Amino acid sequence: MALAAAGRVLLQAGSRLGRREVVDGARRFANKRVEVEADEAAGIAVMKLKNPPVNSLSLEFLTEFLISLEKLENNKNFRGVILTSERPGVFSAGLDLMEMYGRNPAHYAEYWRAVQELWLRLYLSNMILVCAINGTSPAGGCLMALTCDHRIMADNPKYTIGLNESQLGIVAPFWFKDNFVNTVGYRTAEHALQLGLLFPPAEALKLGIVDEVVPEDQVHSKAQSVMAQWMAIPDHSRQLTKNMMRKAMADNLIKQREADIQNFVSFISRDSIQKSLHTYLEKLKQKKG
Ligand SMILES: CCCC/C=C\CC(=O)SCCNC(=O)CCNC(=O)[C@H](O)C(C)(C)COP(=O)(O)OP(=O)(O)OC[C@H]1O[C@@H](n2cnc3c(N)ncnc32)[C@H](O)[C@@H]1OP(=O)(O)O
Repeated sequence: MALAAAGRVLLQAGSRLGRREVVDGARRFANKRVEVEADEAAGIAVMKLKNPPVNSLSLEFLTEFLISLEKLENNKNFRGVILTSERPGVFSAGLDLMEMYGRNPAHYAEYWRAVQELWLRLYLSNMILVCAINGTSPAGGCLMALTCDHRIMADNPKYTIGLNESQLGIVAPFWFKDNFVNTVGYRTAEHALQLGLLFPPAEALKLGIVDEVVPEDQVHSKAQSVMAQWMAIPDHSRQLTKNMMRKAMADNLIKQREADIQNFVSFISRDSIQKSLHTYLEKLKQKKG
């Protein structure tokens, strides 16, 4: 219920967004920050994250992404989605630090609800989600990938993936941790989360963070062929199996959703945490200069 209600709010918020065109028989609809190439006949859509410069998960991005996803979910012809970045090199820089720094408690609460919604919608999606990770993917970017049914990463040692929150002086919430533990196992997760490790593709593959590593120019074609394999499985049995595997973990967040928001707001509002974020943002700036 709570999930549906929050989704409706987001849908209303974005009802004025969006443009459509038809290209090569595939429908393309786009808002500012998400581009969707939707091939209704094939039942597959490619969702490209397009929030320059680094695809950070800002509140506006989250709103637009959720609206696009909901459009696909509501059209029963779509069975699979490939998630990728419009900007090769960066899949997503994770949560938008500017949404968590120097804002007021009401803003933090609104932002966190949208982050929860993103995770719940992706994690519980009935569609097949294949992630084509064509760039670096720290923290919230990694979480998005972890919600998918299959992850393919470009074989470029410059790209990394992982949950690096502790390096920023913040803590991955329990549902990030649960999703990670269920993917890589307890010991690997404990080690990687405490150190805030980011892994290049070969190591990410070894640990099971991603399922395949392929040459950079083959990420998209590989995603298409993996999708074809998954689509050969009857939807009802795949969906029931997915739900059986995932429902308990999602329910755990749903039942603690308001408390999780309050925890986030009080944690992120602390002076010490704001200071850590400030230091990290300064480091990012210095790296440039
Ligand atoms: C209780 C709290 C729980 C929170 C849970 C989850 C937390 C997160 O997801 S926190 C986000 C963690 N993300 C990161 O640590 C990534 C930080 N960014 C980078 O390492 C690099 O930007 C990246 C490797 C992704 C890309 O490198 P470049 O292509 O070289 O770009 P720049 O570093 O020059 O960045 C360009 C521009 O973008 C700003 N930026 C980068 N990341 C973010 C972000 N996550 N949020 C907001 N803004 C971000 C960066 O500061 C630059 O800004 P300008 O200096 O104004 O150009």
